[in-house]
Amino acid sequence: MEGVDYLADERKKAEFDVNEMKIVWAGSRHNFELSDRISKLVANDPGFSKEGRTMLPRKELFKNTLRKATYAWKRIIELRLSEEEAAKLRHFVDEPAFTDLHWGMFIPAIKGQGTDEQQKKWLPLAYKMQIIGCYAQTELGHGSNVQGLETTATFDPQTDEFVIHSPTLTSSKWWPGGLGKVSTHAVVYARLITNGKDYGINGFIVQLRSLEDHKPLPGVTVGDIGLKFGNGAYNTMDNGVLRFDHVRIPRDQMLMRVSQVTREGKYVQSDVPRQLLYGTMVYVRQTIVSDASNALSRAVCIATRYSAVRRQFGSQNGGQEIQVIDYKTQQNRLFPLLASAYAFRFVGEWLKWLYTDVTQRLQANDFSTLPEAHACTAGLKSLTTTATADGIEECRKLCGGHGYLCSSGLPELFAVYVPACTYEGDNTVLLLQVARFLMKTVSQLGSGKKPVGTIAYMGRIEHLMQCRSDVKQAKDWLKPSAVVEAFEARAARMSVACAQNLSKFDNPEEGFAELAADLAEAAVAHCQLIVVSKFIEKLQQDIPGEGVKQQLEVLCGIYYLFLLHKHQGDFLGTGYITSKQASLANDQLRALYSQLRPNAISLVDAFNYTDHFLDSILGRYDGNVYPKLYEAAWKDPLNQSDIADGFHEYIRPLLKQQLRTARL
Ligand SMILES: CCCCCCCC/C=C\CCCCCCCC(=O)SCCNC(=O)CCNC(=O)[C@H](O)C(C)(C)COP(=O)(O)OP(=O)(O)OC[C@H]1O[C@@H](n2cnc3c(N)ncnc32)[C@H](O)[C@@H]1OP(=O)(O)O
Ligand SMILES: Cc1cc2nc3c(=O)[nH]c(=O)nc-3n(C[C@H](O)[C@H](O)[C@H](O)COP(=O)(O)OP(=O)(O)OC[C@H]3O[C@@H](n4cnc5c(N)ncnc54)[C@H](O)[C@@H]3O)c2cc1C
Repeated sequence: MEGVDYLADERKKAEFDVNEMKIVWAGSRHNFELSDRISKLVANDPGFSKEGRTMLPRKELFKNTLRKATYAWKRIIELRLSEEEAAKLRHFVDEPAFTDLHWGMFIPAIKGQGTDEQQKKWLPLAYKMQIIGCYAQTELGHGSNVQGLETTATFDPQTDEFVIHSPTLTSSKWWPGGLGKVSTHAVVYARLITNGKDYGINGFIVQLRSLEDHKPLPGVTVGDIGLKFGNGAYNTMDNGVLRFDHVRIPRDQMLMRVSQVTREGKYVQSDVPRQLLYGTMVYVRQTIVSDASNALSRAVCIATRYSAVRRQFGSQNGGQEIQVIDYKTQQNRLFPLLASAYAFRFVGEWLKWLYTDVTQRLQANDFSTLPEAHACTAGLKSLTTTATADGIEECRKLCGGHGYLCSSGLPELFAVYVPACTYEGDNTVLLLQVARFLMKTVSQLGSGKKPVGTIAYMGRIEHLMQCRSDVKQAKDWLKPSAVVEAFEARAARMSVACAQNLSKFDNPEEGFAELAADLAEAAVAHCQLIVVSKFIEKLQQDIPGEGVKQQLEVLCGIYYLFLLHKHQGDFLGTGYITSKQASLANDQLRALYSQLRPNAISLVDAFNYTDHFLDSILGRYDGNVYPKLYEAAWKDPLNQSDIADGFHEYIRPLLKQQLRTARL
């Protein structure tokens, strides 16, 4: 029945003010109003319909994405949307497209690595989309190892130009989004060679296609790299391959904020650190962390609503069966994911602050916090995307068989999301960057250099190496100080153990390679500490709304106690807790699940997702799942006729043959 809210009883159980929680989730009233307005605008516009997109063949799918992206741009202009509103609109259109890379990487690369003059020349063109750009770094042979890239940019002093060239097959650019079929320009990362010397990787703005007829320019070979994982999913994006055959560009198209080449061909290094060349990656990693909570909350919203609708077993005297959300096993799989969505939301907010802070400092030539910003963005990108990708898959399983249907929205969400574990830095490679930072911090502990920021706890290393948990009963695990110390002691001890093992090697690089798996685990422990601490810090703020803070406290408890339970081996092995204390933590965790249960539906309502954005029959706001699943099945092209295409060629002869054999 239309108009009936099958989840109304669940909604009545809420012990907090959902509207206030919506604001906490959005980050501010302004953000809430913005998201609410733009998501509804997109949902109510048939131009952004998602109907049937997983059924489209690649060429049609891609053309449909071009149509949507262009239509989105038209609406942005017509409605005179601000940059912030336009970004929200693209987000709610919810389809990966070349515009992500244009706005998300091409423009930030020019902003971060271009001189004022270069920005003045290129940004207005890019802002009006008179040129479309992408970020061409990764090659067929190298992605993680940026210093191993092979494309060359050789300065020719005779003509005042760079010659961009792909010397080998493996130097072909491979993966850049938006490159395959759309971009007119790219920021290309290539080895800078002048006066016969190789100065390493630098960024160059290179035009790839004619602005008139879109044909590749002479010397440029460009195309799409082929079908990717999933149906629909990331195949709306034209990830591309690109080769250069001695393509010439003017000298002033080298991005010159970090280093310059003069008219005479002299290489000049600015007094900013070379690592700023990697600045776009730092920026995008930070946005990926913010985005993780969007993807995870979406999957959790679907799985939570469906778990309240779905019933299995336990009916007595013909009564109703049990809602699967009431099974403790279901709660133990689902509620930590709900808690993680909130945890990632808050750590994402904090990381945005950290990124803004480091950007302001860089502008004032203060580079002191750059290593920490790199470690935090790399580590949290790794932690949140791994947990989110795994979490989406878990949500699919939590929905049983129906979760496997595309109409649940979960297969598509997973297929679109899972490359986040690889792009913008493979998650293991990024953890090893955090580990390097940790080992450096530990090695400098005796030097008098005081660790600050997220690593400040290392300053209390003596205490953290010998302290013991004082938890005596389950509810002691609700004390923030007990929890923070547990996570600090575990992270510090794991780092110190790695450092001690490393010191046994004569060659530190050899040691680092040998101990890489332990180092990655120490990095995870450090990153989990950051997420836990930021959640706890958030709760120390004034949070209005009836019951809102209490619910967040429950979620925070579930987040850290679940981690403590999952990584019990670390906490026990480093000797901070006893097995009795571990078991008390688990008791407390179970108690928190019971507290969360009546609020579960309202906690996912607080994400304020439209049914259009969720695009999931199982996650419908009204819980009207079965009739809609039934209806959707009949829309499948296979059901357009009772007799399948191919019946006469394949099934009928088979049946006939069986008849003959039966007669024999
Ligand atoms: C697009 C956004 C849209 C917005 C929408 C929002 C929602 C988002 C959702 C969906 C959009 C997604 C769309 C897809 C986008 C995908 C795009 C791409 O994939 S672009 C390619 C990325 N490629 C990598 O990430 C390579 C990974 N590799 C590296 O970064 C480096 O090679 C690394 C770090 C692994 C090694 O760097 P080394 O070779 O220079 O080696 P070492 O010696 O370790 O580093 C030297 C020093 O530099 C520091 N360092 C390294 N990286 C740094 C950095 N980024 N910043 C600051 N310092 C750094 C290190 O800490 C070290 O410092 P000390 O010398 O120890 O003090
Ligand atoms: C959907 C998608 C979109 C992308 N978009 C872009 C884009 O717009 N622009 C762009 O330039 N690139 C893009 N990329 C490329 C992406 O950034 C790289 O794929 C990524 O950086 C990983 O590099 P790789 O492919 O070389 O992996 P590899 O480094 O080859 O990884 C293979 C395995 O080796 C392991 N490994 C590698 N090095 C080490 C090490 N030092 N220690 C331990 N283990 C190691 C990894 O953990 C992994 O398990 C995109 C990729 C994808 C999937």
